[in-house]
Amino acid sequence: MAPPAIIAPSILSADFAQLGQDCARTMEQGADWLHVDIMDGHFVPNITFGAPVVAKIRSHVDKPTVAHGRGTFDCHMMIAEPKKWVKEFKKAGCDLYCFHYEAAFSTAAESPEETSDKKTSPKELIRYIHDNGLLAGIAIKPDTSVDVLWDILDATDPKEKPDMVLVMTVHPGFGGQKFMASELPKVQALRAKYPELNIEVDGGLGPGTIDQAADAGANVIVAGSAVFGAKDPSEVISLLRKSVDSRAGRL
Ligand SMILES: O=C(CO)[C@@H](O)[C@H](O)COP(=O)(O)O
Ligand SMILES: [Fe+2]
Repeated sequence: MAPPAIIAPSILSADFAQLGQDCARTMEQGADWLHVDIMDGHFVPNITFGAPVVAKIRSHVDKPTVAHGRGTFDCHMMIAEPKKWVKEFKKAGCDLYCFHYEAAFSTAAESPEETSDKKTSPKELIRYIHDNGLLAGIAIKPDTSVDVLWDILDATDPKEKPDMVLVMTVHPGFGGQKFMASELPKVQALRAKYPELNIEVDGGLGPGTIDQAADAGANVIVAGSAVFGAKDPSEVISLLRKSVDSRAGRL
């Protein structure tokens, strides 16, 4: 059976002038995780915020007591040099560090102050994230084939295996975009091969699109504008959860 639904509102749609309060409120409204979009203006054409802001909002939301538990900070790293920022985000209170496959062959430098001629690789990066006490996620953009993931998911060393795969259902960079159903065959292929894997979908998810994503086998649901823009966010969170859990035979 697929793992249970995890609803992760994207705080990109929160009010940045009162981020702490908005994050605490969305947790009270029934969210499981917080999806924290980090954009650097290089990997994507937009900039959000960095580790100091994550550290501030962490103080408004209880740390999870178990891996993947309530309050997990799911940091979606839309950045060009993911290895450089692992330690900073761990210190800030990130729990799950989800980097993009497309950025995973960048520098092996381990801090923003360091430079290195060496390159890293997705498996090395996953090992490094685990060694730093974080869960590791790997994300793919719409233009990236799901086939790049098989070798990584079949890693023989558990330290090199990701804890979650994120299939983007919009081109990363902005909230409020139209859901791309064309990405769902990737989710189907992943679910068919890995019944227990946490498969996250991100972009354009809401009451009108959740059933398609749930049918395909996604269980970690990111929703920004659909939750933060709703009259009744609790109702939307519970609708998203029911759609996933009923398809997985949990209801
Ligand atoms: O990573 C991203 C965008 O790049 C997302 O997390 C969006 O922020 C989701 O927003 P909605 O499409 O749900 O409004
Ligand atoms: Fe995201």
